[in-house]
Amino acid sequence: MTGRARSQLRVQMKVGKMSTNTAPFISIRKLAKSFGAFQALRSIDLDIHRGEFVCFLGPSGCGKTTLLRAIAGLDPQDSGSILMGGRDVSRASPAERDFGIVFQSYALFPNLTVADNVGYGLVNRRRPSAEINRRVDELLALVGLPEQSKKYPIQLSGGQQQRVALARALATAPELLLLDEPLSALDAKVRIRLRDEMRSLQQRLGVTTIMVTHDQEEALAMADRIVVMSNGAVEQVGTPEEIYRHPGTPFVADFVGHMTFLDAVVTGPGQVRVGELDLLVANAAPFSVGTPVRLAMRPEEVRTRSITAETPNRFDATIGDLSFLGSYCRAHLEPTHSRSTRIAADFSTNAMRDLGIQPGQVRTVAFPPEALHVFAGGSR
Ligand SMILES: Nc1ncnc2c1ncn2[C@@H]1O[C@H](COP(=O)(O)OP(=O)(O)OP(=O)(O)O)[C@@H](O)[C@H]1O
Repeated sequence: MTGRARSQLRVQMKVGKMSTNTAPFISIRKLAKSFGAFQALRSIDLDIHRGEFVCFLGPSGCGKTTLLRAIAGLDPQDSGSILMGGRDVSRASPAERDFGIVFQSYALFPNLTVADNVGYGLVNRRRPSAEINRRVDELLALVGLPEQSKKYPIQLSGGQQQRVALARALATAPELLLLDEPLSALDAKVRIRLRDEMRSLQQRLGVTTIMVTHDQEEALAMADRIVVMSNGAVEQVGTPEEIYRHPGTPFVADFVGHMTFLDAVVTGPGQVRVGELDLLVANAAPFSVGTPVRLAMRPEEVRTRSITAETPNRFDATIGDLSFLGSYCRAHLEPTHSRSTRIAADFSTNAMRDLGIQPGQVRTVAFPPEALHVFAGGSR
């Protein structure tokens, strides 16, 4: 992630606002799918609420697209059920499900004009031509391409083609919008602009949306809720803030954002030891004394300012190598009492300048107890 993107990310991370009190719009239960002997989806349970923007996030091959395609009916599951608007669509064909879809590759009809591409679904539904023309104009204005209706896809940029694909997917006013990596073929700047536009369009229309992405920054910036997947299973479902600040598993902690992991052992209530370092932790409740655990912390949580004799979890560390990453620098700290331990720490450009941070310096740093995550499974 670039420095700029990272700071924007902090501002843009969405806090989910959808009500979970009402019946879910989509209800998935025990969904499983195999390709031969390979199990691509393992008993997926998931509820999606009306108007939500949900991202399926995970590494390549974890089953995101397979789940999306099962929801669309394009590649049905082997077992399990899907309810959509209270209707069991588990065995319904794609045509019997009400969705629009946008793929990674623009998949526009090359021989049709922009207007004809957008109006395609309405022509299929035999809508009157005056209505189609009106709707196409409306949609092209909505996606910011009011002047492009007579062009052919080849005459458009990648970002414009994806806008047309979005307009086409929305033409029949579907209740569900499915987006399969819609931005990943675009260059970085266009991707960021289009993701903001897509998100605000989705909010204006209120259309329930599921987007597949392997880009955590995209998911954090766009989603009301993120479904983190790994190995055909759901690891965690939560708002971007929950996923980032309270990762439920080491996998999520590692996959979303950057984490340093350290082996530790529980030494008391809210207390762990890493090497010779005793640390207070706010969230070690489930673990009894003597349990080996894995301690995780984000680089931006390492404190270097306003450290006093009362500051908990302070220790001296040598600043190891520094990487310049635009608006911040990532350093590797080696605690004086445990030279073999390396802890990533991020310093803003301001902190670098104000504190005069240089490689080789010994500095007092601190870990806020509430910023330390404790997971089962340390190695000692
Ligand atoms: N038609 C198929 N035949 C055989 N294996 C398949 C088929 N489709 C998907 N798979 C396998 O199922 C697994 C999940 O694939 P899927 O496309 O859902 O992953 P993904 O999370 O969307 O990954 P990516 O981000 O790379 O698209 C992969 O290991 C893939 O090789």
